[in-house]
Amino acid sequence: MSQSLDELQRLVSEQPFLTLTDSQTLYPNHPGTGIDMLSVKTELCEASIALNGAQLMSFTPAGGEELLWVSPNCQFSPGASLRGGIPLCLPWFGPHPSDSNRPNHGIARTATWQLSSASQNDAGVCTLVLRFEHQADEHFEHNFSAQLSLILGHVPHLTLALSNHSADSFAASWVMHSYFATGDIATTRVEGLDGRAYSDKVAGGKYFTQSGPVTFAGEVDRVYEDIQLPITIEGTRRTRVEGDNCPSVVVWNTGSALAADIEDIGPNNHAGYVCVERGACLGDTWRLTAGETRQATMTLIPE
Ligand SMILES: O=P(O)(O)OC[C@H]1O[C@H](O)[C@H](O)[C@@H](O)[C@@H]1O
Repeated sequence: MSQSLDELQRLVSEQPFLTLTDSQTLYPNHPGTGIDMLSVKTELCEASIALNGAQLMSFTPAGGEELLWVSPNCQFSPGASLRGGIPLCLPWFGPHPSDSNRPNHGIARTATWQLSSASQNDAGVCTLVLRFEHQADEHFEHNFSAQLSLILGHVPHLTLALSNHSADSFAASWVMHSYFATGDIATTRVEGLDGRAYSDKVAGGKYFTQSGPVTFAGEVDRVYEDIQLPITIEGTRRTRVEGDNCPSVVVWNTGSALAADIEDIGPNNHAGYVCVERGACLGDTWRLTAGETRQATMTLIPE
């Protein structure tokens, strides 16, 4: 059941740090018919969140720089996949495992999530809890819910909980698909994966071994499994990407040729972002038994 505007406005109006706004106000030059957004302003950070997909679109720590990238061609329309910020891909990552007609990256990133609570503690850290409920249908045959807790202080923590509300177990692969702003992809490196095996999606999923940092001379689309240590992005700035219960790491940049072919990226715009995603996919895919809830947290730390 979707949330009424009255209920949303009531929750927002109770919190001085929170405003209900829209994409046309926050992103006036972007295409699209406009969507509802939440805006957070505290003494520790500023952030914006799209209810479409429960997507953290921007996060700036007080006195710091914007951490996330939003494509200048991101299409802000209801039900769109928003190109930037942190889309949530679930309950499957990438193409559906057995039916290519189903949407890439699952059903949650294009759905409208509900704000279920908003609060702020004495230290100024605020928490927004967003929920998505799914009743079994032709797109996904199991009842489940997803809950995202955005804990926004000097750094953002994202805790995702998936609950199986059906009578059978099911496989769920997922990622928090972060688009980081990086000054120039050509000089960006991703550290922490040296010596690890990866599935190279550019080479049809074949496995190779990472040697040194990941660098970006063209299209890069790699999945690393069973990664327990933090990953660091070294670009014009340094950002640590920590995961708790997020064993998979996906590293993605289109490179120049593919960027030009993707309408909501566009020529040369690949240079401004790197995706370093944390989650559980391929061999790390979760199996949720009937009634089970599992959760995972990703934390982004500008250094
Ligand atoms: O274009 P999208 O459906 O948003 O997917 C964008 C990208 O997401 C991930 O990083 C995948 O590994 C890529 O293969 C995919 O191209």
